[in-house]
Amino acid sequence: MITEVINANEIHKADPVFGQLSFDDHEQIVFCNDKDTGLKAIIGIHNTVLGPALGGTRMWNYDSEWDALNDVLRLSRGMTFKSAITGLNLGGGKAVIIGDAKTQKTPELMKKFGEFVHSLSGKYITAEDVGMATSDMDTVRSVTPYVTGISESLGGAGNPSPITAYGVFMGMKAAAKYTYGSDVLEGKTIFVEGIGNVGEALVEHLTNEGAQVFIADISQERLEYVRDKYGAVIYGGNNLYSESMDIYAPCALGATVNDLTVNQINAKIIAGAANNQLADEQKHGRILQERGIVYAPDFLINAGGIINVYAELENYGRQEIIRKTENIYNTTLEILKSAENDKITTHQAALKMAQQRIEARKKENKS
Ligand SMILES: NC(=O)c1ccc[n+]([C@@H]2O[C@H](COP(=O)([O-])OP(=O)(O)OC[C@H]3O[C@@H](n4cnc5c(N)ncnc54)[C@H](O)[C@@H]3O)[C@@H](O)[C@H]2O)c1
Repeated sequence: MITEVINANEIHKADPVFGQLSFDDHEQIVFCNDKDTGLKAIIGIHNTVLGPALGGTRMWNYDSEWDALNDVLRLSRGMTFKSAITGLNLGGGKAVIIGDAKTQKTPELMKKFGEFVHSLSGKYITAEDVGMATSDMDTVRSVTPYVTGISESLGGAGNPSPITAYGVFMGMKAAAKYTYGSDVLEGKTIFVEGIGNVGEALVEHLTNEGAQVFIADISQERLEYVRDKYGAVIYGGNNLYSESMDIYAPCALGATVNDLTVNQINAKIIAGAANNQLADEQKHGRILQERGIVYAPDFLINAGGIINVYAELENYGRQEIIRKTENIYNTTLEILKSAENDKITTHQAALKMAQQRIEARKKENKS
């Protein structure tokens, strides 16, 4: 899963780290290597102005180390803005482990990874991402306290996906309010691409509200399961993007809004859970704006998961998690309106709000 903004061929090989587009002022990058366990990992710490850099660990069989580096840099940068715009006192970080999670992940490898995390003394706090389970975080917890997303029995906040889905639902409703004047999704045609942990929970909210939900996934088993459970319709065509719809919800991989799809997308709104949905933030954000498609920025509306794990650090309960997640509705509306007023893309408006919070804290810290 490469959430690429630049394709690997364009990576500036003469300046492999600091010169990369996705480097974007990272504070620290840690390369972790252990021959005995086969661990090869990269930890990206983008920014710690607001607090420790928190972000999940992804294990993926990358085609190249360049791809892994690009992925971790993109993802950790995204975490900085996600936490900033959500009002959390967290910085942005992320880790990738290079390898096949199904065949190469062992408790020894996870423990070794945990030791590297521990060596950063809390500057980076990990959690789960693609290829990781709660049980892996429990293994990491056996060697370091700098981990979230652990089992409830160990004091963790449990599976973040339902909260992430609820936040996406809130962001989607706000985008509907902005677009149609009402946030009621009943009767709206919504395509959910990717019905994994988050996608399924989103489908449940949408079908409960009476939306007409189409689902797409590479797993036929998942499709049939979600169809039977919630009454969603399995999409049978071969080009989802060109179908006429009210809302497109990308909940699988990143970069599905790209050069190939951006001019085909036939939706009024894009609102989904996937990280880094725009392959090129500036270019594709601008094309969506020109085409009158309302894009609810991914890092804003998929923040439910980080709100959930932040509870483990701050010791707040379920009620506060829900309150913070519901606030995604207000922030989304504010961003969509400010983008319109400032004549900038919604992605730029969201970045601006996040950056303003970071800059304000920097000033406070100096004075
Ligand atoms: N889990 C969270 O709390 C959380 C938080 C923030 C962001 N996200 C992002 O949301 C997305 C979904 O997360 P998840 O936890 O549900 O992951 P998941 O692995 O449970 O689900 C992903 C689903 O997408 C499907 N898929 C993969 N490739 C596809 C393709 N080309 N077309 C259609 N379907 C495809 C998979 O079969 C799977 O069912 C990811 O991009 C993740 O980074 C998740």
